[in-house]
Amino acid sequence: MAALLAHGSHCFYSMTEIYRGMQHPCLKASSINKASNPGWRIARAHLSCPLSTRPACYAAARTCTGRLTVTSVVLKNADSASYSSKRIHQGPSSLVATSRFVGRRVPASSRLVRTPAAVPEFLASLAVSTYRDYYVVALAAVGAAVWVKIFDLLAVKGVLEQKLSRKLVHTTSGPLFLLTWTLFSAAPSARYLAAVVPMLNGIRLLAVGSGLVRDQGLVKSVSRSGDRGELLKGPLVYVAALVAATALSWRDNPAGLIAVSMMCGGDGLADIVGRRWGAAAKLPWNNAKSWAGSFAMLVGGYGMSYGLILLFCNLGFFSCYPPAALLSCLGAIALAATIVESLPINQVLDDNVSVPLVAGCLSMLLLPQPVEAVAELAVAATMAAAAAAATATPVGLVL
Ligand SMILES: C/C(=C\COP(=O)(O)O)CCC[C@H](C)CCC[C@H](C)CCCC(C)C
Ligand SMILES: Nc1ccn([C@@H]2O[C@H](COP(=O)(O)OP(=O)(O)O)[C@@H](O)[C@H]2O)c(=O)n1
Repeated sequence: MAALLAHGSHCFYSMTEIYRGMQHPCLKASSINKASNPGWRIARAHLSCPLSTRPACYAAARTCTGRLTVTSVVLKNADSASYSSKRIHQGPSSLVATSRFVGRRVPASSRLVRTPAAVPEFLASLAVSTYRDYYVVALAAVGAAVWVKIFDLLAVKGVLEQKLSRKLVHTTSGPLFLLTWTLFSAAPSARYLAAVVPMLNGIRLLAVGSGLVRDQGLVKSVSRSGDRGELLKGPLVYVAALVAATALSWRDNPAGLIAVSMMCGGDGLADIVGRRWGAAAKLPWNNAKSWAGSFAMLVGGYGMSYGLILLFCNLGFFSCYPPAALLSCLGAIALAATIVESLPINQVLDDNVSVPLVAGCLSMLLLPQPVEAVAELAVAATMAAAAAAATATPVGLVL
């Protein structure tokens, strides 16, 4: 997983997973110098990049160009989960496209600073564990069951009206699931492991909805009328949409984030707001829906999409789009999804299909694929690197 944070005039590019052979191109030549670090291997490294904009930094770090400086390297002791960090203060190192960190042994005198023990170390050991993705699947699956149970209890105890409880499950489960995507590794199989979570929930809905398994709590928290058969309709389609968004889009582009945000933050909020404040002004073309509900759909879907895209691009999963382009494209997508949701077609096509489908397809059409965005950025970074390389002295790092 890579994360790029801009701080002042520098960008700090931090990455994990390099221990798994997923090494960053800048570091792949380096191997820990056995003489000074016997038994240790790289767990993660932090690079400082003096370019002023995040996208240029991102492209520079991805293409190993520009003046990247290694600011710290965390070594993992091969025979234990313990971590120590070794801070390496290099002068600005000029890296041209084909070069890698070459040549400087870490001074034997540099002190291994033991990071504080307890939770951070435990989490860090999970982050580099071979079984990390399986841990995340287990966490999300348990989280889903607990989350639904919480709303069931709130409805049973009368804290929340049953319809509101159900819609809050609808509105929140999807984005919470998307947030678990950030915990998965960069392994190609991660997206398919992530899809197991909604699949498990789909199997649960099928088992309870068909009567194979009895679970009144689930029936009450996700059905409108308490009829278990309802679980085989909207809720089942909802988790199927999550499976599709995970497998087809994942963290490669914002389409999956937008599709789920429109289904959850949009359609979920439309119901909550529309039931509460929509009675006075119904839609001319659909008397079952209201202007208030549709406005909530537009705003809720737009806001959730924008927030998630900002989070994911700042975590480095895909390039951050120019704000003006992102805001205008999102506006068009949210408007289209809102119009589709307002149509009286629910009996023909569940809006847990029509809304994410329209939003996802429009996202793929309107938002330039991140790889194109990176190509533009890489050109900018290479030009910056050419200027930087002219002045920098080749310095490198071998660990
Ligand atoms: C009530 C739901 C859909 C109904 O849609 P509609 O008919 O009103 O249009 C939502 C059903 C949610 C499902 C039972 C649980 C989904 C959990 C999700 C896959 C994972 C969440 C993980 C997170 C950590 C909470
Ligand atoms: N655009 C909308 C959407 C829903 N609503 C309200 O929310 C209720 C449920 O909406 P819906 O039939 O789309 O429910 P789901 O199919 O999303 O569960 C409607 O009967 C309206 O009272 C609204 O007023 N305006």
